[in-house]
Parts: sequence; C-alpha cells; structure tokens
Amino acid sequence: MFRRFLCTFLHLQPLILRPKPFKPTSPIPNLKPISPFPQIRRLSSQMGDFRRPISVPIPAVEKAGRSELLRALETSLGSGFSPDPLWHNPNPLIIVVSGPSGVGKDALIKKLRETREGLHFVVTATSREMRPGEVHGKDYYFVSKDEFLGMVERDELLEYALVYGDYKGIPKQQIREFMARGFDIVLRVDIQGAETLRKIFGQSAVFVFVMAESEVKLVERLIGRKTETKEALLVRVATAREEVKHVKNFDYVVVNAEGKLDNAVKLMESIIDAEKAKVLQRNAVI
Ligand SMILES: Nc1ncnc2c1ncn2[C@@H]1O[C@H](COP(=O)(O)OP(=O)(O)OP(=O)(O)O)[C@@H](O)[C@H]1O
Repeated sequence: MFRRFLCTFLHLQPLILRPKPFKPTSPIPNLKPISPFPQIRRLSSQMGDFRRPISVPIPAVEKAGRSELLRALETSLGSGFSPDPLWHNPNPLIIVVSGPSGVGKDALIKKLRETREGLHFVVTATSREMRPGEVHGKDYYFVSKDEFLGMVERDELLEYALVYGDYKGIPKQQIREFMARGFDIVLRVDIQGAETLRKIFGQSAVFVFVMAESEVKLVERLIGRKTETKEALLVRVATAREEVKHVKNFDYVVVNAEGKLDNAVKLMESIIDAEKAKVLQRNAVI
C-alpha cells in the first residue's frame, strides 16, 4: 500500500522500484551496451539514479583502485561515465569598443593586443591621412575617398561613417574569416558607429564604453597627443561632452584613468572572461 502510494507520488511505475538486473558497462569486454541510444540511456539513468537501489557492492574508497571504483560506480548507476565535455566551447564574441575621442581606445587596444591571445582586432578602412608612426594594414587600411566609396557600393562594409571629414568603415569579410577560425573580434568605433552596430547586432555583441576619469583629464590627453589643430580640438572636446551621455546604450564601462592603462586592460580581460563563461551565450552573425 505504502509502495503504491510512493509510486503515485513520484509518478513512477511500480516496476522501477524493483532492483535492476546487473548490467555492467565498458570497460568490461564482450558486453552489449545498455541501450543503442546513448542520449536516452544517459537521461533515464540521470532521472532514476538517486532512487535506483545499489545492485553491486561498491568497494571501500581507501582500499579500491581508481578504475575499480569507477567501474563499480558505473555499474551501480547503470551507465558508463562519459568522457565528453560537459560544456561546449563558448561562441566567438564580437566586442565593440567605443568612447569619446582621446579617451584612450587605441592605447587600450594596443595593450590588449599584447596581453591577450585569440582576439582579432579588426583593421578599419579609412580615407584619412596616415599619422606619423601608423602602419598601413595594421593601424588602418588607408584608402582614397574613391576607393572607400567603391567598397560602400559593393556592400563590403558592415558600417561606415564620415568622422571629422574622413570616412571610416568596417570590412565584413575580415570579421567572417576570423570568426570562422574561432577568434573573438574587437571593433573600435566612434559613438555613432557603436549606435549603428547596436542596431545591427542588438544584444548579440558586447558593447564597451571607454571613459576618462574626468573631463579635464580627457582634454589634457587630447592636447598632449598633439595630433589636432586648435579648431579640431574644439570640435572633439565639444563632441566628447555630448558623447559621454550615450553610455547608457552600452553593456560595460571601462574607466581609463591617468597612468592606469593596465587597470583598464585588466578590466577589459575580465569582461571578456565573464562573457565567455555566460550560460546564455551571445551569438553574433554577419
Ligand atoms: N591611461 C592613460 N594615461 C595617460 N595617457 C593615456 C592613457 N590612455 C591613453 N593615453 C594617451 O592619451 C592620448 C589619446 O589616446 P588614444 O589616441 O588612444 O585615444 P583614442 O580614444 O583612440 O582617440 P581617437 O578616438 O581620437 O583616435 C594618447 O596620447 C595616449 O597615449
């Protein structure tokens, strides 16, 4: 009576409570697998494991060898232990790095490139003049305005914009190739670019906003870089003030404080690690 009540309670057939016949699994040779459908076999064993009576004695842990114990546990559970990974490899990420001009995006990316493997830093195409020290194909693909517009016409760019009078765009093919090889992709774009990419990717990419610790530090950095005319400086600083307000559209903020570039790089790495460990993975497709 009690057993019948227990079975109804557990939504089980009475048969399940009976001891199962002994069915050892590999590595004991010459025995048939328990089921021709390993998935189903594993599932049923998981569901019933804690209720199934132990049909063979398990040797004392301190006396038995590892393989003997393993075999006894397998036999008692009614299925072998799978060597397959319990969790799949994480999906390749698309990481969009943005922030106001002069905040240190390039400096951060340069350091990240030195410290972390498995990342591909997308080389943007631009129609702007090469700055001293920059390398074609490494810092940017420097192309003429006409060449750039040809790429737009052939739909070769994921996103492009006219930034301070120069075109900048992200070649699609480069991203596809590196994602197929398992690389995480880092895209460095201005705020407008990040907004466009958010529309394209939605939540399937990671958006990181790089900030300085204060407005004054940001302006000092831009002045210190000595790459802008005074007119361009004014435009960049005024724009930066507005751009900071866009932070709410991003997933993460990285404060790149004066003299603390290494901390910002570490935070970037932590963000990537956390994203890789997510149960619900992002799945960006281009
Ligand atoms: N943590 C930091 N401390 C001090 N100086 C920094 C720091 N990070 C970057 N810099 C310096 O600030 C200046 C601006 O940095 P960087 O060129 O990387 O900015 P950016 O965000 O890429 O700018 P832009 O969008 O205009 O290209 C550079 O001279 C860089 O060396």
